[in-house]
Amino acid sequence: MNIALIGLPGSGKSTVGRQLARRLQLPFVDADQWVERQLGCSIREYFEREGEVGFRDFEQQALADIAATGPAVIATGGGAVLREANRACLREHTRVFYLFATPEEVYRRLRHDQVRPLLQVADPQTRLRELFSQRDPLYRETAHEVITIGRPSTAALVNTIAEIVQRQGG
Ligand SMILES: Nc1ncnc2c1ncn2[C@@H]1O[C@H](COP(=O)(O)OP(=O)(O)O)[C@@H](O)[C@H]1O
Ligand SMILES: O=C(O)C1=C[C@@H](OP(=O)(O)O)[C@@H](O)[C@H](O)C1
Ligand SMILES: [Mg+2]
Repeated sequence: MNIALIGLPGSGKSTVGRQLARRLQLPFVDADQWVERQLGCSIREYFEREGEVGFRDFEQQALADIAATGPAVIATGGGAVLREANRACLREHTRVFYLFATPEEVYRRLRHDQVRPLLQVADPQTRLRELFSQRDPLYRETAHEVITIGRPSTAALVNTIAEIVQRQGG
């Protein structure tokens, strides 16, 4: 079974995904790393040179390719739900977990971030609030399960998700 994690930047998709894969003894695939291998440079550099639309095309192809090669635990990029094609692909080919975090929670983690192109602005907290308003409905529409992160450790989140997967026969 493919398992995909979706949610805001900083919600822990990459961190929780890696440990969840270990726990479930599945390969771990980070869609952003997959895209960076295709691009031959960092996502931030690519955004600066070519803009967001080009990145989204690579991301869409990557998600289709990754979903077709599972089973795996897949950490998506925070904007993966923006395209209808990606939402359909994720829902059809993966069990989707939304790591629900508020913009305030992720801002605490990402306030010094220099990697994520969308957060390299004067006021990243406002940017995160905007991303949340636009995307929370899309995350909910795409998810099979919503996991409210609150303050639990990565290990506690891994336990919660692994129990749901195992209960559902994964
Ligand atoms: N459960 C957690 N508790 C505390 N910090 C976390 C947790 N999960 C992730 N982090 C931290 O938050 C930051 C963003 O995590 P990351 O996994 O890169 O998020 P995403 O892939 O969703 O953007 C990292 O510095 C990571 O160490
Ligand atoms: O929110 C977004 O649109 C993006 C989030 C990033 O992934 P994380 O959610 O892992 O930070 C990465 O895909 C890219 O910078 C765009
Ligand atoms: Mg990530």
